[in-house]
Amino acid sequence: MSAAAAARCSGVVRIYAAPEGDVHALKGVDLQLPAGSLTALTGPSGSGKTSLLRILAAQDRPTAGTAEIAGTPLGPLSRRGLRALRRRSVGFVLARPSDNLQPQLTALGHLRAAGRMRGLRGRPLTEAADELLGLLELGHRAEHRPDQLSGGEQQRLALAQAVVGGPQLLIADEPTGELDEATADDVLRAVRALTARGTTVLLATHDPRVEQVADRVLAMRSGTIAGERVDGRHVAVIDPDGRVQLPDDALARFPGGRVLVTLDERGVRLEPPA
Ligand SMILES: Nc1ncnc2c1ncn2[C@@H]1O[C@H](COP(=O)(O)OP(=O)(O)OP(=O)(O)O)[C@@H](O)[C@H]1O
Repeated sequence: MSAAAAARCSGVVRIYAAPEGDVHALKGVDLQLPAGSLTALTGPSGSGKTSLLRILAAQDRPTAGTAEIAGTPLGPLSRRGLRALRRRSVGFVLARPSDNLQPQLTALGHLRAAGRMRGLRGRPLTEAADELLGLLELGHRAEHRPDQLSGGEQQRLALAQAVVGGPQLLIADEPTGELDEATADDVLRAVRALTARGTTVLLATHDPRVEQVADRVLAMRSGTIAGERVDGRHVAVIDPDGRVQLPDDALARFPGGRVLVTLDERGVRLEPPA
């Protein structure tokens, strides 16, 4: 793994066995997450976002291909090894704030429990919890329980809990999906505060606000990364077999499923055949 990548995968395939037959959820995904970056994963329902997040969060292993987190390949790990890697190196946040938190614990209690689970004790634990409460603008809420916090505060607490005590990789599935606009902005500011201190973040999202603040937006379609938005421009991905997935509006120009390909000195032109 390159020193700058917090996680990466190569040729990742995930096939689920289902009663109606195998489901090919991921069909060869290559991805690197540079340290301290914010990557947004978009795509229609069923395109494979959650399947990919689960692998990069060490919750699942690829059927084929390789995935590494913090330099550790997932393939050879036992269930126990996977759990230890997850605990040490990955924080995970779900869409619904209440799914991330425990009703009986205060904000500080959440951070102390999560930090202890990752081996922190005493003063380092107190300092880590205080630092995150301050960074995510929750200092005044330290003694509040989830039912005394707004949805945005709960989700910011979930982010703090996910990274306290070590994880440098934060994976979140639709973290703003249940929030209103203003609150979602607060949560995105918190995500940015974490990347600024070195946390690497991968978010699955349908939220255009997330796409605007992300360093990179990857579009999934049918189990592959079909495209990437760079500086507001759509960059299609060529897979190892030379296949390119066109964006939907480009695809609509070829209703017959055939395309005339012309190469010239300026590049490659695609036109409907006459
Ligand atoms: N445990 C499973 N068993 C069988 N099929 C599964 C399983 N998990 C996911 N799938 C199937 O794999 C495909 C990809 O699912 P996945 O949840 O990764 O997509 P997604 O892009 O996250 O969708 P959504 O936006 O709806 O969450 C879908 O066809 C889904 O039905």
